[in-house]
Order: sequence, then C-alpha cells, then structure tokens
Amino acid sequence: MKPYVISNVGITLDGKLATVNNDSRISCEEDLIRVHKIRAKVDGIMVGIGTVLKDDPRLTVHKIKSDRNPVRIVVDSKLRVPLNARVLNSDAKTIIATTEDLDEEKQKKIKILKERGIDIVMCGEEKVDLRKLMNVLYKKGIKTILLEGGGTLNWGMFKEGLVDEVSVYIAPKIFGGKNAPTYVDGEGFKSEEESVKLELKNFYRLGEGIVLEFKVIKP
Ligand SMILES: NC(=O)C1=CN([C@@H]2O[C@H](COP(=O)(O)OP(=O)(O)OC[C@H]3O[C@@H](n4cnc5c(N)ncnc54)[C@H](OP(=O)(O)O)[C@@H]3O)[C@@H](O)[C@H]2O)C=CC1
Ligand SMILES: Nc1nc(O)c(N)c(N[C@@H]2O[C@H](COP(=O)(O)O)[C@@H](O)[C@H]2O)n1
Repeated sequence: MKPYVISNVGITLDGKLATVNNDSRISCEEDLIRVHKIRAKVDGIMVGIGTVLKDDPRLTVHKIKSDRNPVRIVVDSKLRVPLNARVLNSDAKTIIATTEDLDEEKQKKIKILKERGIDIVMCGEEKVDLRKLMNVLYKKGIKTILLEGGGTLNWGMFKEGLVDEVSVYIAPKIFGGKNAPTYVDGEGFKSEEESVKLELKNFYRLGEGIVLEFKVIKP
C-alpha cells in the first residue's frame, strides 16, 4: 500500500521551476493560496534535499488559517540537511528519509536530529528507495502526500509510477536556460511508450496564469 500522491508545481510557460540563478518566484499570490489549501488537507508534504538547500522552505500552512500542519518529508540520501534549515523547526513534524548506509558522521547527525524530535526513515542504498519509502510512510498513517518538487525528485517519483494526480500552475513568464530546473528533470524516458500518460480533468484561469489538473493514467 502507498499514499495517494499529488504532484504540484508552479512553472513558467517554458516549463521551468526556477531561473538559472535559482529564483523560483513563479506563482502569483492566488496560486500560493490554492497550494496552501491543498497543504491543509494532506497528511504529508514531500520535497527533495535540493529544494531544501536552495529554497530553505518552511513547508507549513502559512498563507491561510489552519489548525494543523502536515508532516514534512525530506528525501535526503546523504543527510545533507542543514541543522538550521527551517524544515527542522518546531512548527510541524518532520521526517527525513535517508539511505541505510551509515558512516560515523551520518550516525552522529542522526543522533542530533533524533534528539530534536526528527523522525529518521532509512530505506535504499545509494539513493532513497522511493517505493519502500512510500510503504513506510503509509504504515505511519500518511495516506495523502503533496509532492512539491524539485525536478530531480519529481523524476524519481514519476519514473517509479508513484504519482497519482498532477496540478500545475503555469505563469505567463519565460525563464529560458538549458540549465534551469524544469518540472521533471533526471535522465528522462527514452521513448514515448515509456512516458507517463495523463488525463486532463480540469483547467481554469487563476490570477495572471492558468491551473491544469490531471489524473495519472496507470499502465
Ligand atoms: N516552482 C516550483 O513549484 C518549485 C521549484 N523548485 C525549485 O527546484 C529546484 C530544486 O530542484 P532539484 O535541484 O532537482 O532538487 P530536488 O528537490 O528534486 O532534490 C533532489 C535530490 O533528492 C535526493 N534524492 C534522494 N533519493 C532520490 C531519488 N530516489 N530520486 C530523486 N532524488 C532523490 C538527491 O540528493 P541526494 O543524493 O543527496 O539524496 C537529489 O539530488 C530549486 O531551484 C527550487 O527552487 C522546487 C520545488 C517547487
Ligand atoms: N507552487 C509553487 N509555486 C512557486 O512559484 C514556488 N516557487 C513553489 N515552491 C515550493 O514551495 C516551497 C516553499 O514553501 P514555503 O512557502 O517556504 O512553505 C519551495 O521550497 C517549493 O517546494 N511552489
């Protein structure tokens, strides 16, 4: 069993998540409120360590009133999460998903994190095994997850067939740049047959941009 996963991003018309200099201001205020309404409903919000290192996100519900915050989940094989990262603050529970290989330095950091109340889940060897992680999270009671990027983790989740729903805000902006992160990065599929197929469920204008909602068609 696995949680139901909703992938959400704000992208530019050319599919970028941020500029080459990592400026990720894409969504308009109305869209951020839409995202926070989803955050308020799900059990967990998941990002990759790249996003934590670049954005230092809070990953809480802070744009609308809410009496609860979902569990924050950071996928971080090498335990690179800075101890002063906002995602480790006491505003919400946090799970760090890391690999099973433990050197002395990693063991020390795990001890510090656990003392601060951070839950550590170990699955996989070189990279976090996302399938196993989903199973562990489900057993911990996390039945719905909002996947909030970035492009590398999005690829990992799509490649493993772990995404169920997609919502994308397209801003009327073009960032360009072949090295700027896109919605789904990683190696990419080699052929159309392997690609993820989506069914368009809804679309509407929001603020200055447009929201598209899809269901992932499972093969
Ligand atoms: N506009 C938007 O909506 C959003 C924009 N962004 C932007 O995206 C960029 C960050 O994206 P990116 O750098 O790709 O980082 P990600 O957040 O996608 O994190 C990627 C890292 O996750 C770790 N990881 C561990 N296991 C896996 C696995 N099985 N599959 C994939 N990744 C795994 C890897 O690091 P390790 O090997 O160390 O574990 C990997 O490098 C930033 O510029 C940010 O601003 C991010 C989110 C939303
Ligand atoms: N939906 C959306 N639109 C954008 O334009 C964005 N840059 C993001 N970024 C994601 O939101 C995280 C920041 O969250 P907090 O406000 O700090 O709670 C950021 O890390 C990305 O995951 N999302």
